[in-house]
Amino acid sequence: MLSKEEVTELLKPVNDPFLHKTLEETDGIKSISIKEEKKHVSVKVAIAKTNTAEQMDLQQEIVAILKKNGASTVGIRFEQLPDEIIQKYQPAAEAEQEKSLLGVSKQPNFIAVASGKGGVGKSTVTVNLAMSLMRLGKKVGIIDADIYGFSVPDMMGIENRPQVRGEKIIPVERFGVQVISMGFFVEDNSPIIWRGPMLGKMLNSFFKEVEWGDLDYLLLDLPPGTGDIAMDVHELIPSAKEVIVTTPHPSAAFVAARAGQMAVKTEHEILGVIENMAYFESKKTGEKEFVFGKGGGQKLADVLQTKVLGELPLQQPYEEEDEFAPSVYQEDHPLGKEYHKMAAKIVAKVEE
Ligand SMILES: Nc1ncnc2c1ncn2[C@@H]1O[C@H](COP(=O)(O)OP(=O)(O)OP(=O)(O)O)[C@@H](O)[C@H]1O
Repeated sequence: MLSKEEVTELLKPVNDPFLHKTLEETDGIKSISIKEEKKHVSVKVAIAKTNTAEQMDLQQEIVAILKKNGASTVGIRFEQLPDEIIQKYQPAAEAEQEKSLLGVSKQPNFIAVASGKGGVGKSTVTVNLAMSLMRLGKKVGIIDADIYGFSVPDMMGIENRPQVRGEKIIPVERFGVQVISMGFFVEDNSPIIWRGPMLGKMLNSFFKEVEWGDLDYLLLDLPPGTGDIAMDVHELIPSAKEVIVTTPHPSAAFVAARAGQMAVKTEHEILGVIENMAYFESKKTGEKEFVFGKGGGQKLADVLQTKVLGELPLQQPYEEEDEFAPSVYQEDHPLGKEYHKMAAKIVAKVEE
């Protein structure tokens, strides 16, 4: 059976997931007790941040190490490291994270596209803003993180899958935009039961394991609502800015306001509101019909103290025969032009 000294030796090289220093360096092994007859080891470990997905990973790591070396059962308690230790290592860890988020030194501008509820056109907006930014000469990537339906590949008419080079995944390029989607990695888009920590993990791998190259903009298509993923995004990329999509119906705007308030709470800058399906324009008379109500976008912008970036009418893109992409508006399509204006506003705001 393991002795206390042996347990200490086994745990010393384990890393604090936030400080990227070993438990030996952070003095993170707080206590060890052993019940010989039951082969039970219990340890108390201090880390920089408790109750996180990283803590769960660390827990599994420690349990695995101790069981491999003879423990039958393992009990772990976590506590927070004292402030002075965190402060000693934190700046270096943060710099490291900033640099390594995408494995490149120059960070892109992160733009998260959020909505209060599903079906308002968030993915459509993500795809078309990406296209317009690309047409403005920017290098653009998309992370399709809408785990309730990975729609970006279908919307852009992507049929191939990412290649793997060494340890890295190469995003799929379509119309000059780099795309990565969980949809690439699941069978026929079958539903998956997601737990909060898994979402964060997925995002993390999309940053760390994908070879993005140099990007000017990386757009994230978030799941609708205000859930864990907004917090994960904040945690991973405090500098991310947000675009909120709503339909003009006041109730939709009300729900979207909650998503927006989450952005405010997590200190994400809101670039503006996009009102989608704002109206239907009759081809014959040119008359506008406000099928889904009116004013929701402006109301939402007022609540969030931001601006309406644009209003998009109801209209499907036309289909190109040889390059079918069901949701991509061409540059000369009236909505393509609208997206162009919105993208230009975003660039002006972000790069000012
Ligand atoms: N302006 C528009 N005119 C016509 N159809 C649109 C418009 N915007 C989006 N749609 C259509 O509405 C449907 C929902 O759009 P989309 O998937 O982008 O919404 P979403 O908010 O991302 O939904 P979810 O969160 O469920 O993925 C799609 O079929 C899309 O083609």
